[in-house]
Amino acid sequence: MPIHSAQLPSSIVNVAVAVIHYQEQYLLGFRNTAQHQGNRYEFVGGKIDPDEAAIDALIREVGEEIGINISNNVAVKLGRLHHDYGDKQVCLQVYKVALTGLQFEQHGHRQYGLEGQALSWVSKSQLLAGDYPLPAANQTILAWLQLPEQLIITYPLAHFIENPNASEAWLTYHQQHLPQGAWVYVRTKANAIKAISQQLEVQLAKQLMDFRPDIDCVLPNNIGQTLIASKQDKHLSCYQANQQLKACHLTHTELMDWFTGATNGLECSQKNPECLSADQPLLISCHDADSIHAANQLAAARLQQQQPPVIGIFLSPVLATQTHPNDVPLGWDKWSSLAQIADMPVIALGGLSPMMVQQATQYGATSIAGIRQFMQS
Ligand SMILES: Nc1nc2c([nH]c(=O)n2[C@H]2C[C@H](O)[C@@H](COP(=O)(O)OP(=O)(O)OP(=O)(O)O)O2)c(=O)[nH]1
Repeated sequence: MPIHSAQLPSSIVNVAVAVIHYQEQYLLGFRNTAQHQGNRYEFVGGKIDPDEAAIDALIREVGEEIGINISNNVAVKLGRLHHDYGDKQVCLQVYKVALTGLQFEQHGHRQYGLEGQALSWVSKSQLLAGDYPLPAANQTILAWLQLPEQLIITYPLAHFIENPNASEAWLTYHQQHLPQGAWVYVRTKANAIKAISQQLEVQLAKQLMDFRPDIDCVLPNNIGQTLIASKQDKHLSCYQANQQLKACHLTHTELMDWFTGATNGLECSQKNPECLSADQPLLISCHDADSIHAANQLAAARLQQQQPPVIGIFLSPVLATQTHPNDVPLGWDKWSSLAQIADMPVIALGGLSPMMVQQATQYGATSIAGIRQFMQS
């Protein structure tokens, strides 16, 4: 069972884990029977020596185990997680490493690693489908890997307010302009328009999911919870509720309310965990170090309670945006140093275009997101 960082005993084993891939093929080793968590597949990795940086351990372990020098590859931190196996407690520091074509050509055919362990290249879909049994702690890593490289956020309803029927215009626009198969954070911000009820927000999300069964959705926490509760609703099949809804979203304010709420008597607080979806993974918006620490705490609490994990945070704004002209952008350097303290994948947001995905990766982003520049013309 995963444990909270405050309760970590000193005997915890720190492990650097490399999720090595070439395009959609992922490398797995096989742990032999004698090893802890033996007879299971694993990502390449091993113990971090005392006083060794996690990234140095990663490079060393990959070199020792499979003979690939990744010191010039970009290693994007996916996250950090604690897990108690009962007989051993581990803290996994997980990085995603994309091999170059040349590296894959040189090493991709090898069936055994330098320590005699069997190696397999498996497709991402097989890996995520659970076709290869991994240690229990790796379930969270698989959930992190579900996040796509790009996410798209819907325009708020207010964007269509000049229109005689704003909700219809919102729906028609997104029906036509969301890219095929996209992960979409469906955000209407309807509560900003007083006359519009939460019921309409739920209705719009349902209708969009109905019209576009190809898209995967992230819904605001309250909307997602309402939808799950109304799974029997004839307007939304169980299939859609289960398959299309990938995560519930918490705003920065909701996160901080949850974090500080216990002292302020708020309904959604750490003392009232039911206020957050216990059925769905979470995606959280953060803008600063305090909120990232709160997100880390929430992620640890959910692991401890064996609830679906926090699969990522949106960290914004990277650059100036048209939609939030008064917000001071973080800039890439500040953004990057904040991203390092997150215990989960970090999605770059704010003033970005899909062309900037490689640049974002260099600064530590696992994914990028946006509105206008991510829509299809
Ligand atoms: N390498 C690796 N270890 C993992 C993964 N998931 C997971 O829970 N672990 C755990 C299993 C082990 O307890 C620990 C890895 O340490 P290790 O690979 O150095 O362990 P080991 O048993 O081979 O080490 P040793 O004591 O024989 O030196 O982390 C994973 O995906 N890759």
